[in-house]
Amino acid sequence: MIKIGIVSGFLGAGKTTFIKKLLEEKLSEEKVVLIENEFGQIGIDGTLLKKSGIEIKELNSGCICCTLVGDFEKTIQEVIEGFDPERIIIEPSGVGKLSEIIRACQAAKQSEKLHINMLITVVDVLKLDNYLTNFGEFFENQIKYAKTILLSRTQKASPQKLEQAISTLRGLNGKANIVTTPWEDLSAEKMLDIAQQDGSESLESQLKELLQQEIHREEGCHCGHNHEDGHHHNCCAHEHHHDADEVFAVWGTETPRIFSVEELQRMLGSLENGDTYGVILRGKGFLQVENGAWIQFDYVPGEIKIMEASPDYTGRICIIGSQLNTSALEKLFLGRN
Ligand SMILES: Nc1nc2c(ncn2[C@@H]2O[C@H](COP(=O)(O)OP(=O)(O)OP(=O)(O)O)[C@@H](O)[C@H]2O)c(=O)[nH]1
Repeated sequence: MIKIGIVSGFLGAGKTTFIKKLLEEKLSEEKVVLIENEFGQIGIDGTLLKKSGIEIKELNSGCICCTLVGDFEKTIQEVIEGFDPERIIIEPSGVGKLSEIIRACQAAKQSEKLHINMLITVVDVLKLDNYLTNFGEFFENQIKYAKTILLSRTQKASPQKLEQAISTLRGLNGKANIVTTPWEDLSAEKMLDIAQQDGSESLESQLKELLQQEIHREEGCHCGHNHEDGHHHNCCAHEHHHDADEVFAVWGTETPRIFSVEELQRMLGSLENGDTYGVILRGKGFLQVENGAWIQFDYVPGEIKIMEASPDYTGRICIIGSQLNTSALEKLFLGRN
């Protein structure tokens, strides 16, 4: 059996950071393949994780739970046939629905060789309420289907905020382990111990348990179908619900432009201005700065990180949000109208 670990979580929650920790501290001894799915067309996370030396399959420019579902199933099959790994780790895009990804794993050929032994959702404790209110359709699904909820940014949260978040999460998922300890205090081994489930169950029976029980609790399901065949969501989710690309958009560019770090700070700082740019949820990229140096940047609302990086083939920027004003973004970063 090949172990499957799905690490989901909303945009910028900390999925890549967590996977890096697992790969660096613990999984380097195993034969692991990572399937990376980014909503943006410019893959950034793959570049960050390539340094770990493991096999990475990138699926970009869409979501493996909706637009790229066929590609995803094919990739799983190729990975099984081509690499015969001990473990596959899947990082869905931040706007993927966890239930749909589980379903797609089952739909892959040779799925009888797979068992999902980790269903993790990384939740940014500071943005939980905001994202549930504004993007609940995607985010709730990730929380409900998780077996382990890994809180990020707990260092920055007050005890009250943390307690409030746990009670909100418990309301949505009564069973999952909720990990509240800051990650730097936990070894990857410990985190795996917490997250890994017994592998004796087949994927099919795992799915039955997960999907069947939850299905009719989800509001808005009036399809009247018998869901015992495990094919509930394809009939209902797309009837009443949205695909990610109906709600979220990406603006991305490749650019040789040389930025100054101060200028970039100012540009990223201005992304909070929703009236001008739309609701910006995530920004990332690699850019050349003065003196031949390169930086990598990470933007999540309220947090800008600019770090030194190694030179790349060209500069890349990726911005994800809702109701994006792409011409304003182009003007901001490239000085064009
Ligand atoms: N302070 C703090 N920062 C964190 C934590 N987790 C993640 N970050 C930062 O949040 C930013 C986004 O982290 P990623 O790991 O790239 O998030 P992701 O979930 O992979 O994001 P997407 O690629 O948008 O899906 C990075 O700058 C991280 O350093 C945390 O627990 N504490």
